[in-house]
Amino acid sequence: MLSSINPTTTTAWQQLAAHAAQMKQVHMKELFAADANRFQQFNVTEGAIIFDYSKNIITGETMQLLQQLADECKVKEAIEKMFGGDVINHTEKRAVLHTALRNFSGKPVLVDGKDVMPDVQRVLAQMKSFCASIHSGEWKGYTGKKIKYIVNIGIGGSDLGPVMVTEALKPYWVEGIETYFVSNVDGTHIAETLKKVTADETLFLIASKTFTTQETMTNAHSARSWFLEHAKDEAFVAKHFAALSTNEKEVVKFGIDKANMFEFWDWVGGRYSLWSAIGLSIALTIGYNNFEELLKGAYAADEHFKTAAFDKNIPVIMALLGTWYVNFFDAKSEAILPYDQYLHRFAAYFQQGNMESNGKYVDRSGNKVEYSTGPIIWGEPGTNGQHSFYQLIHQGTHLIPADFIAPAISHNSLSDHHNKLMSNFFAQTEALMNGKSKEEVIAEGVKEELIPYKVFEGNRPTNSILVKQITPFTLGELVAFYEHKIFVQGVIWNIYSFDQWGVELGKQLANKILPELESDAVVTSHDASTNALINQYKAFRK
Ligand SMILES: O=P(O)(O)OC[C@H]1O[C@H](O)[C@H](O)[C@@H](O)[C@@H]1O
Repeated sequence: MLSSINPTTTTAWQQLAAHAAQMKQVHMKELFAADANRFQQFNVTEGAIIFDYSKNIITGETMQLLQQLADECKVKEAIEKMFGGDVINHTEKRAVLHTALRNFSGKPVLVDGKDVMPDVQRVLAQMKSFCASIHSGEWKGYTGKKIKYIVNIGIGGSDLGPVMVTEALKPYWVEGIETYFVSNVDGTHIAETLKKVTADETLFLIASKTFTTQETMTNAHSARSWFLEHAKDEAFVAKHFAALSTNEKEVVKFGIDKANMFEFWDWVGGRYSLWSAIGLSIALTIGYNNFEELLKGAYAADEHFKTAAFDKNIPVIMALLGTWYVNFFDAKSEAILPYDQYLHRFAAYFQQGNMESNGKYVDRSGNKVEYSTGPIIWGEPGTNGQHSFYQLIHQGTHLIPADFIAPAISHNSLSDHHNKLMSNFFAQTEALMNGKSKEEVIAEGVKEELIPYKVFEGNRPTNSILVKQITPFTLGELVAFYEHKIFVQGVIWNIYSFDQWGVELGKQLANKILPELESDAVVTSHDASTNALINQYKAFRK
């Protein structure tokens, strides 16, 4: 269990508040001018990843106070508790051990005194041999053909991670395999997907930790009916459906053979589950060895997170910088801006990662917090964002700390595309930091009345994450860094990052409304707005 410490009661918080008042008078441009070694002081290089955080509104004192905050909030102890299998997901009474899924140390990981590693390794071996039989063609569909299409049916954590990773690693796709993801209960999603595949060459992966999620079960039943329309024989389901779940009872009830179930456990949170059996779609798409590389990258990040001192610890620094802006500069959001088209779902993935983990107002003592917690996460790949929302980042009234992520080596070395892309990557953080002064605008000969519009204040904070190349290993590291950032922030904000009670109310009400939509009776059980909307909906459909 994690202790409950209100961060605002720490000495560091009080000092940071006073320090922030001073730092609001400082421009980063002056900090760079005053210190030629600023980059050296504020970057961490870990393998093929450079994390440059020098373009932040910070000094050595800021970082030292933020680290003190982490100490006073017992971040070190919390890290040990998480890796040690402590029940830190208190409201669900669960350990939080996605790190065990990528534990290559050879050391045991205990939950309730039992080593979970043999089970982890057993499922990994099952995934490996399954991938081999699908890829070799040994596993045949009901007409004797090889599996060509993988359709993963899942939502939230059972969808976003595999989608993000398979997109990010498209250059590694196994030849002859095409993968699709169906998540939305909107029938359009499955209907459009089924147009692209053939029943006798498709493997459906029903991915659901609970195996009760309405959207997933509805899509799974529709996929099954569609499959049987073609295959005509229930016996063929076994060759075309597999389940990725913690809930064996529900899997069997659905009609999936136990032999086709890939298990994981309640100590794997949905939004941290891409490393588990939920990653089967990834392994089938990029090959098991590449999936293992992804795990190894995450393991390297875990080791870094566990062992690096806080002033050299990438996830800890990311977390502290985020906290600095949320709590002392009133930043409401953070942008994740990958300069890599393959990373186009990276921000969407971490919307769930961050916002479902830290979008909470009740602290670990059950009280309402009186400070801000998790920010709104958003982002799109550069340079598309530049032609869309960067105006607001440069000249808007909100402070938006942004992470810029880019690979030095592209998987597609087309003429000068990559240098053009990267010139934008470098230019944007420089522009956001320096801005453009009135004097500079005047020197450009700009007409008097346009001068205010052409001035950029600058002083907009960014992190630059420059990696050599997006490989399975590097991606694994990157994702794990962000996961640990979220964890550290949750510890500091004194909230429970691994539950998600806030998603329940809407589900409950939807279950109540569904039968009302199916009956002819006029609905009167809600407020005036909801009643009117439901009744009009029914009228439209008559
Ligand atoms: O994997 P499942 O049990 O189907 O859950 C899928 C998703 O739905 C829930 O509503 C949770 O908010 C998510 O954290 C979860 O990832």
